[in-house]
Amino acid sequence: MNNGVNFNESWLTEENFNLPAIKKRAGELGKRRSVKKSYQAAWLFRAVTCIDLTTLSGDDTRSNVQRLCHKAVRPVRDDIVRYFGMQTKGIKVGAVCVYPNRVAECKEILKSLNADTSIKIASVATGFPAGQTPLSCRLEEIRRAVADGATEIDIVINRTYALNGEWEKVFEEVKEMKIACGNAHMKTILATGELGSMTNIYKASMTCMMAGADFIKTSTGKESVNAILPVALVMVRAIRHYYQKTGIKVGFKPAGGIRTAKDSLTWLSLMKEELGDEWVNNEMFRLGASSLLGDIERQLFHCAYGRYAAAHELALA
Ligand SMILES: O=C[C@H](O)COP(=O)(O)O
Repeated sequence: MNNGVNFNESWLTEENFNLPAIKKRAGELGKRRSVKKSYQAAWLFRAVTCIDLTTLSGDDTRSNVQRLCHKAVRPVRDDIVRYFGMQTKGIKVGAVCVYPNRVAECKEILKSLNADTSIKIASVATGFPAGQTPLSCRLEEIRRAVADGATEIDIVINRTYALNGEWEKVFEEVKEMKIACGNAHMKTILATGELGSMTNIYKASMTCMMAGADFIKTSTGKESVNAILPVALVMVRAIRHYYQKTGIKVGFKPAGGIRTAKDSLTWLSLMKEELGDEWVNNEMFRLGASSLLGDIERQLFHCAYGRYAAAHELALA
């Protein structure tokens, strides 16, 4: 857990960004030849355990939350898990991620499935996705989600303050949100697609970590540009700098538009190459995604059986 540090404006201004170099590096990551065969399956299973399995829709009901929880507990078909000898590894997703109104039923459903507590219940809060409600309402939303059973809270930062360059105000709000989270882990969503520049993305990352973010997260999934690699490179660089300054490890969560197994491998390799093996697990890395798991399960089926599954063979995907 990151308890944060005092606001230090000088930490925001130490970095310069060479945009062409960042884009070149991001391009290399995306085009890399992917790992093959059993190594690929192992990495895909790792990706599964890092997923925040998400539903964030206006038409969410108990029935799709129920389905989400079933998938969270048993994300990959048993025969595929057995084929790779993973049946004793307890393969589950990292968390389910829902709106605050759905937290209580998530808790109840996971309990009814005898899910162990390693599946976290994450809830977006603070006027997600825009954050345009009074601070008192945003803080109350966090407290209620935690009271209902959320063990992780994904907050959104105040983009108005960020775009005005009022970083200390961003810091103060996020700090209050951290207090409202209590023992729940706090992920801070930067909504990078709305921040305007790499410099702002770096400053927002650093400000949130100083204020106590346990994870920094790219996007809500509702912006027009969501999780992209160049932005991720800037954010993980901020994580590395914060670690060098404080000795505190903060996690990273790309979210929004991550749909394919190949994407998930690219994100994992970014973590491994930029931050090292200690960041390639679900304590330090999550993939926020509503429709990624199906493609990973399809690829694992292919790794196991050498053909793609017919739709009826992965009915819950
Ligand atoms: O936090 C997670 C995102 O809202 C998921 O976005 P997605 O639906 O594009 O996967």
